[in-house]
This record gives sequence, structure tokens and C-alpha cells, in this order.
Amino acid sequence: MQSTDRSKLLLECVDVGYSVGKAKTLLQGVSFLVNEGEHCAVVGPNGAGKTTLLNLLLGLNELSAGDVLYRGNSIKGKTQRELAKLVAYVPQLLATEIPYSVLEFVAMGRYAHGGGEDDDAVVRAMEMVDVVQFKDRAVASLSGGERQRVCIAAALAQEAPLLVLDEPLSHLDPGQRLEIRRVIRQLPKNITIIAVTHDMDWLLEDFNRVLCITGGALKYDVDVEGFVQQELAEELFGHGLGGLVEKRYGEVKT
Ligand SMILES: Nc1ncnc2c1ncn2[C@@H]1O[C@H](COP(=O)(O)OP(=O)(O)OP(=O)(O)O)[C@@H](O)[C@H]1O
Repeated sequence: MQSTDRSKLLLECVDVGYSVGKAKTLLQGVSFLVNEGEHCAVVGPNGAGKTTLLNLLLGLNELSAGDVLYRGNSIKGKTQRELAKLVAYVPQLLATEIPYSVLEFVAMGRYAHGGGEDDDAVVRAMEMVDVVQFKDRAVASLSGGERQRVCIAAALAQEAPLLVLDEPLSHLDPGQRLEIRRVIRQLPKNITIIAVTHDMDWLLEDFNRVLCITGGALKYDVDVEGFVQQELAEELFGHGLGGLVEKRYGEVKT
């Protein structure tokens, strides 16, 4: 496990496991620590257990083993409202059927705080990702990238210290991917980010830490330099980083 400064410790995953029924174990023995302000990429092959891990961090699934602690407090027994103050979620892409305006949707992020559309935090969140100009538009009328910014705004309105994102770039065109990357990069430095991604360019550019999941276990917990030097992309996906490393570092690391 990567060493962590305990005074800044936000999240502890302690021997976390998740099983379905008696026979099927989707995740087991996952332990790691995350400091406030870290940007952690969760990577691994399809079906490795990445989304399962995020669901446990969000309290959406009940732990079968181990514990998840935020600032030293277990999530066990916490209500959804209590959890929403600790961790916010950004999905792959918001469905177009959402029947709300942007303002109404972002205001839902204040549910845990009992706030609404006139809450200052709603305006602040919309300003952070530059969606104020869309506030009266129907979410359904927005482009994919715009909808993703609205989703991030709703998550920011929760004012949770941890933002969890599940492949937030995967349905976007290259231009909108870069735009969402810019938005996430410019978020306040104290917001901790854990994002599942298959985008190695984004990983190299904007994350400091990589959690590698394979076969329902945390196989490597490394900084980005370690991910590159140990050629873990090659090991995980059978496909190296190629020219991305040169682009990131200006030279190939050996
Ligand atoms: N409720 C469930 N019942 C049975 N199996 C499940 C359930 N949920 C997930 N799985 C299985 O658990 C494994 C891990 O799923 P998970 O969605 O966490 O993978 P992932 O790493 O996020 O994959 P991907 O990169 O394809 O999104 C998969 O084989 C999936 O089919």
C-alpha cells in the first residue's frame, strides 16, 4: 500500500470485499488509503471490478467484508443523506430523458443539505463548471459534454470532499473529452478525485496515483511514474502506452 500522510487522510479502504450470493466474489481484500486532494485513477480490464469498488465507496452496495472509512468514520449504518455529504458521483453520461432544467438538476445535489435552487452552493457549483448560461435549459437539450458538465455541477453542489467518477469521458467526442478534462483539472485543489478510466492520455496528464484492479483484487497501487516505469498498461491490457509517454514526459522513460 502507498504511504500516506495520516493527517490528510480522507478515505481508508480496509480489506474490502463484495460477493453476490454465496458463490460469486466480485471483489476481495482491497486495501488502500487516499489523502485529501489526491487524484486517483482506477484502471483494469473490463469486468475487473472497478465499478463494483466505486459502488462500495458510494455506499450503494453493502460491504461483504472489510470497511470503508471517511475521515476515520465507517460508512456502515450511514444514511444516503449522510453519505451524500461525504462522496458525490458522476456517471458515464446522463440519460437524455432527464425531465428537468439544468438549475433543477444541479439543485438536487443539495438534497443532503436540505437546500434548493436558491442555495449559494448551487450557483457556485454551476460557476465552477461554467453552466450558468444553461440554467433554464432542459438537460435533455444539451450536448453530451454540456450534460457531463451539468452532472459535475450537481456533484459539486453536494460539497462532498470526494468526487467519484465512472468513465466520465467515455461517450464524448475528442473535443468534449478535452473540455471535461479541463473542467476537472480546474476544480478546487482540496477536492479528492477517484475516477475509473480507460483513457491513458488522461491518466498520464491529470492523475497522481493509479489503482490497478484485476480479477476483483487491487494488484498495484502506484504513482503515475511507477505505472509508466513498470509498464503496467502493457501488463493489464496487453497494450503499452506507446507515444503517450513521450507526449507526457518529453522522453521515453526507461
Ligand atoms: N449483481 C451482479 N451479479 C453478478 N455479477 C455481477 C454483478 N454486478 C457485477 N457483476 C460482475 O462482476 C464483474 C465486475 O463488474 P464491474 O462492473 O465491477 O467491472 P468493471 O471493472 O467496472 O468493468 P468495465 O470496465 O467493463 O466497466 C463482472 O464480471 C460483472 O459481470
